[in-house]
Amino acid sequence: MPAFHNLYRHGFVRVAAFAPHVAPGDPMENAQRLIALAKEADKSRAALVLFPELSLTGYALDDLHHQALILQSAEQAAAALIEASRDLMPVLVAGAPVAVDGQLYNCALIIHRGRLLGVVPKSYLPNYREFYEKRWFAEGPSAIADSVRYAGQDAAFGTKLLFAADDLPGFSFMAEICEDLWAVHPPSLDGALAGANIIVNLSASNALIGKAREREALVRVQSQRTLSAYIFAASGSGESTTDLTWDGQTLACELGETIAQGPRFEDNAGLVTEIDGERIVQDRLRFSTFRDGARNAREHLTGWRKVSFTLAPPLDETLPLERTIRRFPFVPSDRERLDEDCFEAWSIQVEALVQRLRSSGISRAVIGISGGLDSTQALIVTARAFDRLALPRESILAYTLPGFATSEATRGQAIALAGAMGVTHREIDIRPAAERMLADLGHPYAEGRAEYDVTFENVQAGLRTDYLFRAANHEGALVIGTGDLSEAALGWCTYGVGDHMSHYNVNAGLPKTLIQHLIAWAARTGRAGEAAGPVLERILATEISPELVPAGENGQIQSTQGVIGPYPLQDFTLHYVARYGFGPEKIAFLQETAWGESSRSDWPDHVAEADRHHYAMADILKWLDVFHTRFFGQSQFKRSAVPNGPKLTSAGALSPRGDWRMPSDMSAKLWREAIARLKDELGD
Ligand SMILES: Nc1ncnc2c1ncn2[C@@H]1O[C@H](COP(=O)(O)OP(=O)(O)OC[C@H]2O[C@@H]([n+]3cccc(C(=O)O)c3)[C@H](O)[C@@H]2O)[C@@H](O)[C@H]1O
Ligand SMILES: Nc1ncnc2c1ncn2[C@@H]1O[C@H](COP(=O)(O)OP(=O)(O)OP(=O)(O)O)[C@@H](O)[C@H]1O
Ligand SMILES: NC(=O)CC[C@H](N)C(=O)O
Repeated sequence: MPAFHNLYRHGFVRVAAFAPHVAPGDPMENAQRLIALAKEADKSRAALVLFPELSLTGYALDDLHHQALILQSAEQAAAALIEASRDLMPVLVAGAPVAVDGQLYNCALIIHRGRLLGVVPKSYLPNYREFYEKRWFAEGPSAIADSVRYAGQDAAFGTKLLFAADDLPGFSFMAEICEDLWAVHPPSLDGALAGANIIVNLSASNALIGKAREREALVRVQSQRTLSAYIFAASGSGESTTDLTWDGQTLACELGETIAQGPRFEDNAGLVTEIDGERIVQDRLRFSTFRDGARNAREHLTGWRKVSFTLAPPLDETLPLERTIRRFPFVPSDRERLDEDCFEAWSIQVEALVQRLRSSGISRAVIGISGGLDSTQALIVTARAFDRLALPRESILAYTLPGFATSEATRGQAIALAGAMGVTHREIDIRPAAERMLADLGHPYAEGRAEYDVTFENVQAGLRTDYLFRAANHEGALVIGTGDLSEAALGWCTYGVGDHMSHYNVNAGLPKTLIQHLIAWAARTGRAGEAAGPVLERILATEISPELVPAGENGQIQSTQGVIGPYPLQDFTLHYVARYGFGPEKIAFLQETAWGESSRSDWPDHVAEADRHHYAMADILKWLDVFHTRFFGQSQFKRSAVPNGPKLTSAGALSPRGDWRMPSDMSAKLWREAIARLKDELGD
């Protein structure tokens, strides 16, 4: 069995990209420099090492590309590189000029364990402004030959070559060369459709003001468009500065996100990171127009050939990820991005409710406010929607509905909030009705026994909902829902006659880990009105609790996260289950990387010191089990009957009409067994 803490077991592929210091016109010397870097990458157990365009000769040689001695020496240097690769694990991708049938091509050499797997010529030769490549090279697609003898080996030759490891699913790649990416129809568009999950680009892109940004934009967008990982390495120091300069930019982007960048303007700089091959495979499964793309590009996709190789990664070694896995997939670490996301989320929620109020012709709203996070956010959104429609805020009827465990603190917060926001506050004590219902049911509580079971809880949640709906009838109003995405995932709500139901749920798509930031943002930016600031601060500082059960003798209140798990972990799991379909084993590995005891100490500054927790594997597995049991085995019947509400994040809204369809009578057996096996394996 491969080691659990080994990235290759979990669908990752470690890749390296370097910009070696170039010796122009000295291929043998360059080969030695490439070999030294390849050995470094081998030590870090990389599966792929990328070098820049014409990295064996140097790019800026001008007419010297046609000098016989340079071409011969390049071939000898390639042979030396191939020989050196015998003892190395990674596939090496280096650039060299290769003559085929009397034409010279600007090529990528794909080398693995002493074999030249293939030679890929550049398709698009820049011949404008500072570039003169057509003076020396022929265009790849014009070649007739489909194989080449080079550096003492017979190898596949052509622009339509796909390289795939036969022992590592997800590790398949194709190569394109610098300008190919700038072309209107880059070869990687077809390469991705033909099956390449990773695209490598050998580049010699000269440095100009703004060029690094331009390259990053191209690489990032191409990784998004092709649903792939895109690795880029541009020539760096040592290249001739006769008229141009070289910065050695290295980049790795995956599905539209930059995951690593090497330093620029340094000798032999580069990057080492990991590509999540499984995430790419999963995203392509879901994105049906990716398949349609293959249909429509049929004529471009004929003639692609697959070259297989065996990587044999060291599965028994401990190989943790170098790549950063975000602790909060729904919450950007960067403050500016977080503010942007808060603005987006809030605007979407407001827009959604405005449309519903407009279309229904209803101009009053009813909302139960507990002084907790969810109902606060829903009230802020409702108030803004009313402002937009020029409806008076007094038409929002905010009810406090104290029950058996409602604390004076949260009730006070709710009342203060209603006052600060200028909405109408009303209160109905639900206890007499709840006592009556419990007595009618013959519940032990009615006889004075402290039995706080689910009936005791749901009687209160149900009566609140009953009152809110009847108030809505009575007042001609719409009941605003408050339940969030994380609660829907876990089934943490009272079904039907309970907080599960409303006329329109503005929070349906909102993960719990984002809500506190939204409220803080609203307070900071005055979105909730100046007067609301202090009470919002108090609400943010209150522990999350449904307050359905009275405090114990020790004064301890019912803690939501003590029952269903810490929301940061459960939101993390939700993101990877709903968006990418990952199994518990992969999620446990990711979670340990992000949240484990030995995980990195860098925290986004928006996470308070007191909230900077680490979790041991035993806790991770415990809460994974709770999540999977509830998500797959218990709560879909609740999700399959949720009210309307807007989708907010790409992980979905879990609405059965939208992003999440599954049977309501499923068993969580498969997932729980996988978690049990992990517990055995990891010694818990
Ligand atoms: N697959 C299925 N299809 C159809 N019905 C199914 C079902 N599985 C169970 N059921 C039925 O559903 C009922 C159980 O569901 P339900 O009545 O909802 O009750 P249940 O899920 O057992 O309890 C609600 C939980 O949510 C918590 N809660 C409630 C309210 C607010 C908050 C909060 O913090 O926001 C938390 C509360 O503390 C409690 O633990 C049972 O009567 C069962 O027979
Ligand atoms: N005391 C209360 N008064 C009025 N409404 C309440 C009260 N308690 C609960 N509710 C309503 O029921 C919903 C679910 O409440 P609960 O407090 O159980 O959990 P929650 O999901 O954490 O919500 P919140 O963060 O708003 O408290 C609340 O959002 C609110 O609309
Ligand atoms: N070597 C190349 O193909 C360079 C062209 C590329 N468009 C650049 O601007 O850098």
